[in-house]
Amino acid sequence: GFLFNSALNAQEIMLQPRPQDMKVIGKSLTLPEHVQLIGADNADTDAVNILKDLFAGRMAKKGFKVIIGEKGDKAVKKYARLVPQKPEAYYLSIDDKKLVLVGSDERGTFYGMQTVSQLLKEGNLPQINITDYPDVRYRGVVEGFYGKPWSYEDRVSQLKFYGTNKLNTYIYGPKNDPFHSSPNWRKPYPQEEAARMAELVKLAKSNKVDFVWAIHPGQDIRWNDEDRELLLQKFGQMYDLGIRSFAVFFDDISGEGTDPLKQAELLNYIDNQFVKVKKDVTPLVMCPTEYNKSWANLEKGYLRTLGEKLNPSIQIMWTGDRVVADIHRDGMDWINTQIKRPAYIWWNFPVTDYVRDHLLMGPVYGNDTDIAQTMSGFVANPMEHAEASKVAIYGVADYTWNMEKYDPNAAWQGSLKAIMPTNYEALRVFASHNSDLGVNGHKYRREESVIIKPVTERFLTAFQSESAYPKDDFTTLEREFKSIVVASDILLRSKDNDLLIKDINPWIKQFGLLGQTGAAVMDMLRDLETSDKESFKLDYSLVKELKEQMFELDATNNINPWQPGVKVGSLVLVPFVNNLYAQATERYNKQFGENLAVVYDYCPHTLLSNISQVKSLPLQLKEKTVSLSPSNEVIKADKDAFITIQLLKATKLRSIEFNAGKANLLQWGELQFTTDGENWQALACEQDGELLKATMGKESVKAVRFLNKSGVPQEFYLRKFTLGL
Ligand SMILES: CCCCCN1[C@H](CO)[C@@H](O)[C@@H](O)[C@@H]1CC(=O)NC
Repeated sequence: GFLFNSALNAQEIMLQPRPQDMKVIGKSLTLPEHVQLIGADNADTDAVNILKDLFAGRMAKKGFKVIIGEKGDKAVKKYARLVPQKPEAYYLSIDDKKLVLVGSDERGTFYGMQTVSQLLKEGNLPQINITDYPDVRYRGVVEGFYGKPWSYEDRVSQLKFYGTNKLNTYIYGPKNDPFHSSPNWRKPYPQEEAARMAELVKLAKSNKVDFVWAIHPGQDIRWNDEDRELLLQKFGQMYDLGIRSFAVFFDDISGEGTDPLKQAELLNYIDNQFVKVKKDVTPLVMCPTEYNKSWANLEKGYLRTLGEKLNPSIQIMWTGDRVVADIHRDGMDWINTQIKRPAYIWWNFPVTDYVRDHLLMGPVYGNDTDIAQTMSGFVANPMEHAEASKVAIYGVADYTWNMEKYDPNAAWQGSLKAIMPTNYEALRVFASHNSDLGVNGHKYRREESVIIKPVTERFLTAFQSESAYPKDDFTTLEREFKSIVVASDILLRSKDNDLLIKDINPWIKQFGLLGQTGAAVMDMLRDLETSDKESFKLDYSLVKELKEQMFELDATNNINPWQPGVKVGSLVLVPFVNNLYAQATERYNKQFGENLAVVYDYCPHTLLSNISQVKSLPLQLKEKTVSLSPSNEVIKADKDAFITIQLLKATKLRSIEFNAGKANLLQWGELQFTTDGENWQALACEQDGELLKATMGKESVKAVRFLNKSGVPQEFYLRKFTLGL
């Protein structure tokens, strides 16, 4: 007999992803002493393994019946009609006599077992009927970013995470893997790497994940038989390692490889001569060169050509209206018409290879929730920080399984617990203040510090208007900064997830410093209130010291040529702390007739440009330099195009450097400076390779600009634009 517990009701049962249909049918049960398995020998092995783990030590010839199998298995014959006729669906019923789990296929049974694992809490199971299936066919991750590819350990952890959260797709396509991209896509993996890949493929299989191996040949492929055969050979080698799913990426390339007719011919050839011949290979996936609407050239008809020529079974990837964009109904209708099939979404979030100094650990939000039928797949391009990316990946798992019922905040909270089961509150404090990208070339932004943001704005306004600031706001802010210090210390010592803490360690340390800095600024305000000059000066110098420590940590960690450094709380907390620090110092100087330096941290200099690709790039202020962060893309500069760095005030410069990736730069461009912001004069430069170095005069410079004075459009790369202060 069972000890019946209090009846749970449906909303108390928090399952993620949320099932399509769930009904509680009685009070919850304690786990039965003896369980009799029926159908286990025919049911999906991976599902049965989970079952045996869950009921370890309770197996018996007689007892509570657990009936498991796929549609068609004898053991579950009388329940088969209750399973939806869809891939990866399952029917689960638990009452006081039996547990019945029927999958429409092996994956369905496996996913049903994931749900049973979630339902089993402190030795109790609810009495419940669940009918469930995924909204989106292909769901998961494309490891498709520039930068350091994930490690083997990262990928092992990822594949298990996907199995638990019902994601069925992992596309292997790290841009910087030499055997994925040009020119060595033609070569087999070295023995050791091949062996690791084979292990990952096996692990993927036991977690019901398609391991899709992608090739990126477009930058140097020749449209001839030799390269075509080399590509098929490489696919054959990957097949021999166990790969049963393949993709061909033509993104981020230029030249001959961008020809849509040639691309379609090659892909159809692969489809007919390899995919269709092997019989156990999933539909081919391709990434087009025009992979977002802002790059589509309808006159050239690139997309229409693919839509017309590509075999219907070939999936075509799409990032949305722009390279980095949320996915909306109108955009889906547009692309699906162009390519004559439902697009397979490549969502460029939470990828940070264009904002490498930031972490994106906020909720997944912004995609429409009524578009499941318009897409064949939805995979997220993650950060090079694999564990930290799980926050967004968990959200994508919820979103793609049951789109209508997707709840961004519930998914976000669930992800934090999944990633750090014990210290998830500390992780929540950290993640809530590390979610925006900062200023970036794609102009894609996210909310950050949502709860405290209105308090900071209200408080700063009150403080500036000399009126007394609300006491409870003061307390709220002071608590927030202290909780940041506590959270940082807890995370640094947490044993929940070593991979995560190791990987984002600099950001956690920076976060702790930010908390200390904020708390010290609040102390400065208290000192003003009590007219305690000495304490104010102490707290002022403490803040100055902490900001220098943050500067130093930023300057010595995560160094890379694109966006070096370690940014935290960059949207709300850092500007707030800076502003309040400056205001409080000004208030002190006025109140006591002193002149402590008023210091702002964020970059007080300004970028001006009439080139759209450039004008929203962030200026980086380091100790002694102001520079424009380099960009991967080709910059198209019309005649009279300019890029100007304007300094807060005229300054004698140590150096001016400009690199446009072109040796003939001075034939069409000119580096100029102004002392007054009006009159410009050419800078005498020496050129060494593609790098322009100005010979410095004695003048104090107000601004420096690069100008296209050739009278015709020019193309160049923005490799470097740096002023030495
Ligand atoms: C000029 C755009 C460069 C690349 C754009 N995206 C990502 C964002 O940076 C990057 O990870 C790269 O792999 C990817 C290319 C892409 O979006 N393909 C569909």
